Amino acid sequence: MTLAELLPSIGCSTEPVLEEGLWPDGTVLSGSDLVIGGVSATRLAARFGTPCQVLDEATVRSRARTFAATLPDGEVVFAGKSLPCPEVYRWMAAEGLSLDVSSAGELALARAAGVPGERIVLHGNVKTSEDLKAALEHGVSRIVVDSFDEIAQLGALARHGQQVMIRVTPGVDAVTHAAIATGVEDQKFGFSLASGAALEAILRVVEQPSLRLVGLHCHIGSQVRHVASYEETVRRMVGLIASCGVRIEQLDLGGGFCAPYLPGESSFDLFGFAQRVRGTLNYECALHRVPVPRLLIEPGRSIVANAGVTLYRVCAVKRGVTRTFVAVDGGMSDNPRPALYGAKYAVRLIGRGGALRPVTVVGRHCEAGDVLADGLLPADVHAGDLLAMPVTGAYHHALASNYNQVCRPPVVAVRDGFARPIMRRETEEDLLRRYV
Ligand SMILES: Cc1ncc(COP(=O)(O)O)c(C=O)c1O
Ligand SMILES: N[C@@H](CCCC[NH3+])C(=O)O
Repeated sequence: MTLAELLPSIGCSTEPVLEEGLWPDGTVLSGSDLVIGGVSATRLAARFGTPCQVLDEATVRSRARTFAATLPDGEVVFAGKSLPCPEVYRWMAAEGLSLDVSSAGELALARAAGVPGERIVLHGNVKTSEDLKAALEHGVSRIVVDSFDEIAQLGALARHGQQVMIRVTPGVDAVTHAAIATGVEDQKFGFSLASGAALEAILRVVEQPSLRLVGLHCHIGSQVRHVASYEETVRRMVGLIASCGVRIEQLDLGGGFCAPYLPGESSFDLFGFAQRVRGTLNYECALHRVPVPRLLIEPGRSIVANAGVTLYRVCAVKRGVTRTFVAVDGGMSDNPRPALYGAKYAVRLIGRGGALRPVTVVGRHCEAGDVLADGLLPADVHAGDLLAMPVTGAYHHALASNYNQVCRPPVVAVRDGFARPIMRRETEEDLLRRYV
């Protein structure tokens, strides 16, 4: 039996079927073309070139709305780092979400988008004096302090009453990649709960006349699958609230809600999160006899990841000893996630069906580790073919680089059959502008 004959029996149909849950809402196959937001992927590639990061506006907005509706008495803060783009920030604001930024640069995008300071939260384990000054100047409503040095510096810079939250490291292992597990002890983020540093930070902020402590913040990591990790976090954070003896009005649980990247992976159980975390919060607060704080969450990936699709053009096909390499016109400069976190992606060829064969999709960069995905493509895949890779809306544009002086792709928003760039393609002029 050949591999092609075996594929259907291991769940890899040769029929053109769209993998469930990975693609933007409403994405359909039209013959062998893919239609995203009512726009043909073949036409998008012809009009905007490749690589091209396509973003479905309706999916982004609908996920933002779902978060807001699931936490009606809380505050949903979009993690701006996951897709830094003024137009996306405008969509979020229009859907009633606040915004978190982690540098003066992200704040500049927020200002360009017209997001008012009272809807912005500033993060970062390092905030330079420029970051802090920009935040104070724009009236950023909450600054999440992350070190004793920063408390002193902000205390000296701030005018009376600057609202502050304290980032706490709760000691919760969120069971994710080590590079994005930020709730565990002995790392650069936050004040450790177990060591007593978090309690000390609360007292230091309270001592600063120019600062007003409004909340505690934590963020246990990214691509977190289990609601139980958040429940455990709530238990620990309420324990801290009870022991500090200071009124805490807001409890920010950060983001981290997972997105499915491969067929068969499930989405985060947002409804279960809302029920169970709210229940745990109420229970723990009653147990410790403290007022229930307002809940904040900061989703990034779970709102934008599945709204994004990257289109690549095949430039070469090469048979290795054990693998077939399909080399495309992008790579780790538009998607370093496989190299950074061993992230896995699905891939599909647009424009043709046929019996599928395992291939390794690689990029154009000078590293053997520049691998985008292991997937299944028609056996006759060749130069000139168009590929689509789903789940590229979060931390792709954000992490893109100019490695090998490759120009970064555009972000093209699609909606109701129309397409428009919300971030244009980088040009060689852009590249040359900074050299002296
Ligand atoms: C403080 C903070 N909040 C929110 C997020 C958003 O995380 P995610 O995109 O996984 O939802 C991050 C990134 O991990 C973060 O560092
Ligand atoms: N950059 C990471 C997520 C980091 C989250 C930010 N704290 C990723 O692509 O998965």
